[in-house]
Amino acid sequence: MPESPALYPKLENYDSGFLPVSDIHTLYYEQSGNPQGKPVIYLHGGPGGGVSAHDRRYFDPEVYRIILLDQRGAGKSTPTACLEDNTTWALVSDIEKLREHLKIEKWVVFGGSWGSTLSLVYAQEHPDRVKALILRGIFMLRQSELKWFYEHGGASNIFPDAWDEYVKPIPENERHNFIAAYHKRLTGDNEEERIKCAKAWSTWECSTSKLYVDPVEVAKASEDIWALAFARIECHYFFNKGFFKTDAHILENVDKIRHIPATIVQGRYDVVCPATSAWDLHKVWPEAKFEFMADAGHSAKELATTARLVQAADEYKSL
Ligand SMILES: CNCC(=O)c1nnc(C(C)(C)C)o1
Repeated sequence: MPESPALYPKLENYDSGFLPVSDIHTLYYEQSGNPQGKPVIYLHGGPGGGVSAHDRRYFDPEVYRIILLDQRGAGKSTPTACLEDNTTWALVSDIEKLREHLKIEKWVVFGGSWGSTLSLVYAQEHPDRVKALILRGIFMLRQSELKWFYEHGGASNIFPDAWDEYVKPIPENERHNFIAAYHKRLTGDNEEERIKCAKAWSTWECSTSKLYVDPVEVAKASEDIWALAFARIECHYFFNKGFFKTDAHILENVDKIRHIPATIVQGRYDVVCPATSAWDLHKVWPEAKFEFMADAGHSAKELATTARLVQAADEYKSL
């Protein structure tokens, strides 16, 4: 797959560390770019997806102090794939703990998919700590969004071939509620069953995230450790409805962030987090810059999406 020419060059981190945030969880974070630069935090998707060196490259390293964080149970954070004390609200608290640990007053917040969910919730809880928001592939964890992608009748109509693989681990009599059926197995005692289901769940998502299936992305879903963290943590959050009290929590609290500079970038043909969520957010938040990318699916690695995300980060250099 061609790499976007818009990305800044590959770079190494100049710092990394592990931050204990509870009796159970310790989080991996790293810093790259300019140590005296303008702070930006990158919030990965999933939840459970983890960060990679690629994620440093949306930001001008001369200007930005780039901070990547593996959320609870994801990536290098420990314990891997741990669901205990792993909730949206704990992650919001972790981001604040990391900000204080790094002695940062305010930062740009960047997130796609679940990362957009967490970015929005963090900003609504701590608006005074957010200089700007850069959001991609809007996901607000509403029941309609989960139904579209994880139950039959939505994305299954666009990728019927991949869907047939996704349903295989689940017996016919449980296929009326895939999230519950997968949750039972992903949190069960049978390790072989856990790994089989983790790979099927992760392959479904990785096979549908780009207009042209990216074999590198799909291959990730066959790595036991990554697949288990991604599938277990995602399914845990979805089974618990994002730990929100109401289905439209983010939309109901948008007034808390309407003053914050923001850019929303949405793939027109995003099958994982369809455009309707981004459009719903745009209609209640007209102040945020909004753009559909005509030739893009869900992934931030779609060429047009990457270019627009880098452009947004460049635009916020002056803040
Ligand atoms: C609703 N979950 C989608 C999500 O947040 C996500 N993060 N990474 C991915 C891929 C690995 C499939 C690109 O999806």
